[in-house]
Amino acid sequence: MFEHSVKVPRHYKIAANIFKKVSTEGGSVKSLLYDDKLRHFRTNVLFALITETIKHAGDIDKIFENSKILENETRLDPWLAKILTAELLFGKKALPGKSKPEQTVLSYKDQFEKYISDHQDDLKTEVAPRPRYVRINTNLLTTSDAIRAFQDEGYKFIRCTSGSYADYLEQIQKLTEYDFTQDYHIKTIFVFAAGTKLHEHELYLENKIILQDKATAMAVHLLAPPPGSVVLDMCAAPGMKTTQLAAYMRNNGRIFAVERNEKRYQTLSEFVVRTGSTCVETFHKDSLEIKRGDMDDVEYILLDPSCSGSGMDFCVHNYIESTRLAKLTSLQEKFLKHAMNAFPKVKRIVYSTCSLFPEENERVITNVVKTSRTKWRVQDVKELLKGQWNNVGSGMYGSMGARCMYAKPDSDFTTGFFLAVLDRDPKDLQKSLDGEKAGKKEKKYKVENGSSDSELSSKKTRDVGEEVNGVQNDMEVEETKPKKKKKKDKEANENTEPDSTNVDTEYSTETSTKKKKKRKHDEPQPVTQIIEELNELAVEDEAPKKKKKKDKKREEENTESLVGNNIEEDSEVPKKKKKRKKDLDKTIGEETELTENQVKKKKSKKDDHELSESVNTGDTSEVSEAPKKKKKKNKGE
Ligand SMILES: C[S@@+](CC[C@H](N)C(=O)[O-])C[C@H]1O[C@@H](n2cnc3c(N)ncnc32)[C@H](O)[C@@H]1O
Repeated sequence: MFEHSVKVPRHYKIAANIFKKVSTEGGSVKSLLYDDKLRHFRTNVLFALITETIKHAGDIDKIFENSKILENETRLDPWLAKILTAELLFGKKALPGKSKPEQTVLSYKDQFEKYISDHQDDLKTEVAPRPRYVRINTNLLTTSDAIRAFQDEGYKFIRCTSGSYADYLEQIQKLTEYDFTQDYHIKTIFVFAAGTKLHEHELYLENKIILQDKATAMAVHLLAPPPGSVVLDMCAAPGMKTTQLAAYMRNNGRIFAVERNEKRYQTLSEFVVRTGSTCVETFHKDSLEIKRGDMDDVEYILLDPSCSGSGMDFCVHNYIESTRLAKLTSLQEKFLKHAMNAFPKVKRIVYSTCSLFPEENERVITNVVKTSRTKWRVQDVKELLKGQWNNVGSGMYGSMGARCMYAKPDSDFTTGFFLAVLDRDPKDLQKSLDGEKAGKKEKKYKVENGSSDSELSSKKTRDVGEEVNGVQNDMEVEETKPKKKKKKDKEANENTEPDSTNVDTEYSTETSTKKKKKRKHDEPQPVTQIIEELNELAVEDEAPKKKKKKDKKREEENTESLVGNNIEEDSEVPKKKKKRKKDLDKTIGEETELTENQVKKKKSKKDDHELSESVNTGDTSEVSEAPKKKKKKNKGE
């Protein structure tokens, strides 16, 4: 019997609120959990409960539909009911309290269980757990040193990247505890078996390894700014991709990392320092307010705007309120327009979201590219990845969508992610650059010839005004060009640009591939070429010249090719390695008493880890649990 005075345990109420918020408004469970007001709660328990509910949300819907619980119990809050049901059926398998909602859900227990046993085949099979992805922060650690460090701990390095992407995907599913490999596309990303716990690893605490999902890392991989570039990260916090960019460019060049939210800006700034990302300059401001003249040298833009997050946290977002979706997409379009039009030298933009809703993805791309005054080509990502990718966008908003890529939890074993690569039409870029030069020359001419300040400032004001309206008008800039210069430019263009096709809104690359020509300085370097060069460098890292004989032997012992081998057959190896790890632990244990304490500590923190492991949200989550804080926590303990 329930008692009127008994309240629903508070953690169930909070879990229900967060579950509702994530489901209807978007955002990630972790970011809502780390909300200041909730800091005093055991976030690990809440996180487990919410993710468990999300994981089984589809099943719970069916169970509810069948039992008609929500129709019968009109006063029962549906979000709370789902949390309680998840706890009852898939979590602790009990509800401790005597509150009315708990007792109501309990009264349906038999019906629920009967439905489950009758419909086992219909109920959703769980998505395979994702591997643990680790990005090596090559600003602080080479990939070869990282491989050696893990091997020294008893992990076995397995090569499985020489076949196709499909082979690789098959093989990473077979990784067992203490195996690791390099990612197929990004050699500075290592892949460990799902559930590998690295939150307390020394390299993680030292920011030498970053726990970042592979899919999110593809944005930087495909933006591919060569070292020395000027890059703008328009929505930067917590800084996963910013710091990846810095490592990618070998800290050579300039990265402007802009973040509007103050708290997140602080996280970003700290993360940038801790990761040794010295070429990054952080800005606490609204990206949409960056005006022409502020960052004119920007050549590459990473645009990873706020989104519904429907690719994260399993698949909670079966739906989203249409008003919220409309707001999000309108902002996303605004961002993209701004990126395309406010930076005269920009030649490549990567637009990405961790959403699986085409409205935030293919539709944004199609709408903006089609109506943009500057001319852009949506690159075929599958082609850039030489066919070694599975999921592409849909054609529901036009052919551009199919050139974008999706990463999907069930087939790529990553977080859900969308990405589009946009390259500026070289002619359009040249026109913009000429306009810039001419503008500068004219200003200089006017100053030298005593033209009044007000004339100059009125020109400036016009530019700014245009940008505030979201679109910067290149044609007007061109009008300021002296006529003679125009003719000269035309001749120059004719000499340097055989690609004189009639470009429509979306320019054609067909001709540019047919008439293969020497790449001009201002054109973006082909992504594939840059990726190959950088991957070669990463591979070179693996083979340091002064390789000690001992190291070599050890590496041979711990390295095995998976291609053509069935790793399951290698049943002895994990055992051996586990023993090695045990021996290693023993040695450390003999050396210091502290280790024993640490072991206890680890045990007590088990919950914590399981939480972090159960969802790899890639971006925000792993930074918000900043290693710095962890260190502090460790000290406190
Ligand atoms: C999806 S997150 C970015 C994740 C980040 N790229 C990473 O890899 O760690 C979007 C970020 O954009 C920020 N943001 C939203 N609107 C902004 C604006 N107008 N200007 C700058 N930052 C903005 C949000 O506060 C949020 O931190």
